[in-house]
Amino acid sequence: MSRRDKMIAKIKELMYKPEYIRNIGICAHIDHGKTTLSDNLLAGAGLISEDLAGEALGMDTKKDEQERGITIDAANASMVQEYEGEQYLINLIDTPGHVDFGGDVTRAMRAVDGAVVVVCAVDGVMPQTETVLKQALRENVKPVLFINKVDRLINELKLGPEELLKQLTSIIVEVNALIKSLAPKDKKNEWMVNVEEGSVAFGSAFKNWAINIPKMQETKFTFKDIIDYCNEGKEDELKQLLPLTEVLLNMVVKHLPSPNVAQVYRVPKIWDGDIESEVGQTMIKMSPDGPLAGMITNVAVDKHAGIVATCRIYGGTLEKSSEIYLVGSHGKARVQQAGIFMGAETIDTGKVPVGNIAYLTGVKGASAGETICSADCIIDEFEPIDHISEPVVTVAVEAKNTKDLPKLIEVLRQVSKEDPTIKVEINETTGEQLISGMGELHLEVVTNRIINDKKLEILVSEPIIVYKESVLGHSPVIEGKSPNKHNRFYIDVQPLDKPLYDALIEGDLKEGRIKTKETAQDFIELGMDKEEARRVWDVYNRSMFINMTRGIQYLDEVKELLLEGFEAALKDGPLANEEAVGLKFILSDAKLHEDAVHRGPAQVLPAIKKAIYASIMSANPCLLEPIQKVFISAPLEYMGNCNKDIQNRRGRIIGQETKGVIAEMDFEVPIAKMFGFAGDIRSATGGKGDFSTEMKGFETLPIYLQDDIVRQIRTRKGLSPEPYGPEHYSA
Ligand SMILES: Nc1nc2c(ncn2[C@@H]2O[C@H](COP(=O)(O)OP(=O)(O)OP(=O)(O)O)[C@@H](O)[C@H]2O)c(=O)[nH]1
Repeated sequence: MSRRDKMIAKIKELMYKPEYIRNIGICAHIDHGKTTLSDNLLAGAGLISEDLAGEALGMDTKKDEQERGITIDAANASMVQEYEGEQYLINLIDTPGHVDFGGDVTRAMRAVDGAVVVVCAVDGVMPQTETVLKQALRENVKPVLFINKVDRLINELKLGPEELLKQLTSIIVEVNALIKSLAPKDKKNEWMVNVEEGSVAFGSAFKNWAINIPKMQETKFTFKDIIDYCNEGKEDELKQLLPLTEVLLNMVVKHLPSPNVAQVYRVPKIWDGDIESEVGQTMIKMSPDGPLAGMITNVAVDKHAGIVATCRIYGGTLEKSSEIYLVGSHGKARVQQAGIFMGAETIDTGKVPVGNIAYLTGVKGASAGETICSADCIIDEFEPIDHISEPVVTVAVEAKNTKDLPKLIEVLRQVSKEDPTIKVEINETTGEQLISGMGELHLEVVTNRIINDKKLEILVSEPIIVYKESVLGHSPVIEGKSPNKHNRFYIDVQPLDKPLYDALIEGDLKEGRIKTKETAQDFIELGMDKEEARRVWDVYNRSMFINMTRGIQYLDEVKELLLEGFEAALKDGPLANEEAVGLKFILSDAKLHEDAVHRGPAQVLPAIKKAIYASIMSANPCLLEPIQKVFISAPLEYMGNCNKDIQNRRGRIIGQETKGVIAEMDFEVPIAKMFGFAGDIRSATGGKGDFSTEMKGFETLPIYLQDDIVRQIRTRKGLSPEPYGPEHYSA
């Protein structure tokens, strides 16, 4: 039996022993070395040749990933590791670090129980380090820390033992400060990383060595010895003495939870169903014989196998040829293959029990975020996966040959399934297909893949910024009349209170129609008036619909219609047909026709929509634009050039710090002004500057620009150039 076959046999055995399983994600800021680390772990496990690790990029399986040298999709692999005489199954996911692909990280975190957070020893904690930690901790995923590129501190920066220790300690302190502020309340202390206990390792993924305190105790190696080995040109020996795979995976096995431990606190957080039910108990007790409960966290399309879904099995067993039910889309499908991932390959094991990360094929309707269960035992859905960022840039695409239009529609449907952070819409007026994504690079990758992988010739427009609509003031009470004039709704609007708005952005408050009274308490804790808090009917697009009427006959019967109308109105605001956000609507009175026939959808929907539009237009409507945080690090003499470039982009200076001869600068810049930034900053710093970006959120567009931008958007969308005033909607 080859080493690989033996490993597959072992994996099949360990799959059934949850205490010997670890599901982990590797995540970091871009370029800090996740993929090099994952590749070396794969090589250590015999999954790719050791010579190719770091070059072959076994986890970066797509051609564009290898060409660009960055990870775009999350990739998976299962491997076996021995720790203290026992063998363990490690299911690993490598995730992208670039801000544009944050959606993959969030989804990967739903599949795992632990995360190896990789931080570059030279750069330290960077913006995406904070974002990925936030994504992990929000999903109740426990972190350990690997400080990578320590070889550079020794070989390039020539640090001695004391300075080395100082630099490493400052990174650990910063990471722990983040864990303390972001971890779930009951885990804050337990989850901070600890050098003494060995939940922090240091090393070089590139040179294939790593060390932590347990390894120091075992080998009697010190940082001084490591520095000496590097200085004496014996770095290659370090990988024999301090093998990266062993140190890293031992840390994972010892400090990250097995699924049977993690599911006890993760399932109640990510699943809304009744924990005491049969399904709930199957998940908590990790029973492979109970009802199937799984969540699809990623979907890819393979030329031969069709849709290949990644699925975390939370209960029961996924079986080949079985019929499963897709809870969100209400579809049924027959599983063709069920097995595990091994980098670029999949191994069909026929069955995958609870606690593992599986792949499955044959599920045509699968999309990331979908709950799956057995067709004869339907379960409650898992919580939707919240994405921290949201689309900020759009491109219009059209098929080069009009005969390809049906194919384009099909391909776009597939693309949005593979990547739920992509939004695909059709502009009803112009017939254009619009793809919105997290940034220019994200859309470039998506459209290139349509051309190269899906073999479809398309024309792609210049990127268009996504704006949002909101209000600055408080409208008077507006009357919305139904077409038959027998139904009238009286509402007003004002900006939603900031603490509530922020909590919705952070995902601390969930959106949706309010079903239980308990939610009111969360609103009250954020400063909302008690009476209003108890009367919230719906939270949608970071806006609230509050019913403050009393004793209106038939109101409950039209409630669903009112909320449908409210949500539809916010999808396309009255100013520029962009989404409306951050609004608080109060319904203060209503008059309804006593006969149900006269208060149906055709009457109620237009009445509420008109009232919403008129109220927005009378409350000083405004546009919000997406803002990016930009961090530039460059030699001091280029600081002036950088500031000038940023100011030309309507940017703001947030902070500047000098570290030796290097200036570290923080800015905030509208995304509308970021096009071409990479090239410009390269020339502004003589090629010596580095930069990274992070999404800040949406902020009010300067008022002097608003009329022009509104006109531009409306004209592009085929609407009249000027928006209608409130009187237009009260006719
Ligand atoms: N000197 C040194 N270079 C390293 C080390 N680890 C990674 N690198 C280099 O750093 C660069 C980025 O490494 P990757 O592994 O692609 O980084 P990543 O975090 O996966 O990047 P994305 O996938 O694009 O987010 C590559 O040029 C690596 O060769 C290390 O330990 N030491």
